[in-house]
Amino acid sequence: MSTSDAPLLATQPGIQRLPRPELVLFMKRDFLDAEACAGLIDRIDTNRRPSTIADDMGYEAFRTSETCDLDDADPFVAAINARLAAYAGLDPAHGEPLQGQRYGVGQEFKAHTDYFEPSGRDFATYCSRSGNRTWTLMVYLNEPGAGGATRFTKLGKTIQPETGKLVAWNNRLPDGRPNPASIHHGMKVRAGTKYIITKWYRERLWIG
Ligand SMILES: O=C(O)CCC(=O)C(=O)O
Ligand SMILES: [Fe+2]
Repeated sequence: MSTSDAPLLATQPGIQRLPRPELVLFMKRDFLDAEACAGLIDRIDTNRRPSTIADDMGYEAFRTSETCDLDDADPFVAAINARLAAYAGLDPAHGEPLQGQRYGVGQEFKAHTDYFEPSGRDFATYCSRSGNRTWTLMVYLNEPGAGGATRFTKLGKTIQPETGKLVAWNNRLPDGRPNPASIHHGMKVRAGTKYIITKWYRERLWIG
């Protein structure tokens, strides 16, 4: 199996592909049911801490949400991880730990790419063992009162949070280089709270 492909996504019933040649991106409504979303929200609320970002983006307001690693020793979390990998046809052994994010009013994650810049100063630190990020699988766990959409700024495409909706995209070009068209912005929450989970896959086995 090619480690950079997610060969099953295009075959899943009801999945939608963004009709754009620049980026391979799929969306699936109701990927997780309300009960699974609520269970994840509980765990995020229990374990959250202020987010950090890998590359130094130069200012603190870049990612103002709160993060938590969701522990795969928790059978509930392990089952979500297994579902994500099986649905996409990705090797679960290439996955980073599942992450949860919580954004309160005014919080956001400014425009960024999920891959690490090969020219960035942190590239060796974050990519020497497991390689760069390949696919991102993200699920909205709720609907904030206002704001909190995900905007692919180069494509001019905005995706609205909907409880249980999966968004999955390939951060790489067909030749394996990073795809700059994958840049996206987790926009400011204007009312309520936004919860998501994010699963990133690597080129090689995840060994931390
Ligand atoms: O919150 C969002 O809509 C985007 C989150 C994101 O880009 C990430 O966690 O890498
Ligand atoms: Fe991202």
